[in-house]
Amino acid sequence: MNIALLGYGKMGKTIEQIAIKRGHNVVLTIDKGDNNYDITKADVAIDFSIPSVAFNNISNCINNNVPVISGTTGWLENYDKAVALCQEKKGAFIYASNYSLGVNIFFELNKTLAKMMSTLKQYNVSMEEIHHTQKLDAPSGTAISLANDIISQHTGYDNWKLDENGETIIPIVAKRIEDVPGTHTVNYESEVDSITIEHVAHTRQGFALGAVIAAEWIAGKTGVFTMNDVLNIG
Ligand SMILES: NC(=O)C1=CN([C@@H]2O[C@H](COP(=O)(O)OP(=O)(O)OC[C@H]3O[C@@H](n4cnc5c(N)ncnc54)[C@H](OP(=O)(O)O)[C@@H]3O)[C@@H](O)[C@H]2O)C=CC1
Ligand SMILES: O=C(O)C1=N[C@H](C(=O)O)C[C@H](O)C1
Repeated sequence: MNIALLGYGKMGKTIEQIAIKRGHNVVLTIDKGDNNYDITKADVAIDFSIPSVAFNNISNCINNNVPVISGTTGWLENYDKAVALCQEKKGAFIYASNYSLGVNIFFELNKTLAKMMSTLKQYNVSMEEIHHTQKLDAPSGTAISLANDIISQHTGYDNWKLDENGETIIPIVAKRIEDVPGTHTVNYESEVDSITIEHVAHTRQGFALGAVIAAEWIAGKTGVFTMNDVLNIG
């Protein structure tokens, strides 16, 4: 496949290595200031850019009939608009806050645990995410997905907040430590014990491999999909 990389930073470069190893060609690499490019050279585009440009990148692909995979976080206020555009143009689009297989299994574990904990009101949930110091958004997209999944399964919570507690609020702490690829922890605390589940990414390879697998999967399809469709889980 001919792949366009929209965002050629830490993730773009890791994806390039994996895509080439899997036999694909990287025909475009786009960064800040690269405005006049022909996206139709690509069979599929993979967007790992920055929050303020992700929606434009995605729209440009959909408007030009190029399937697009986005992993950029922090732009979700425009997600519904991207879905509507994709449906109108009969395009193909996947957004995932986290493309790694491990995190997608962790998402399922988190939902199952939240459902079980819903009847045990003596436990209070809290979350922590740790990322490298260059990260632009907080909390992470993955932390937001985990919190929304808890809310969907647990009757005791209806909102999440960064650094804020409250009866029905899931508090999220975001830490920034040099070189950490991504750690997510969900903790249930009672007076007598704690239950903690955690995913630790050791490198960016897992995110990148998942994004390339999603790009391979979407070829020839039409619609708005999630990683659950790609991995056939959930
Ligand atoms: N879903 C997932 O599995 C994962 C998601 N992410 C997310 O992916 C995104 C990128 O992460 P990462 O690679 O670490 O970040 P980087 O900052 O390393 O890379 C972002 C790149 O986007 C470039 N960029 C800036 N403006 C544009 C533009 N208009 N069009 C295209 N590219 C542009 C930047 O260029 P310049 O430096 O010149 O400004 C930079 O090279 C983040 O939102 C992060 O949260 C990260 C890992 C996994
Ligand atoms: O910015 C990152 O690095 C990461 N961002 C994603 C997020 O916000 O959840 C995924 C991963 O944790 C790495």
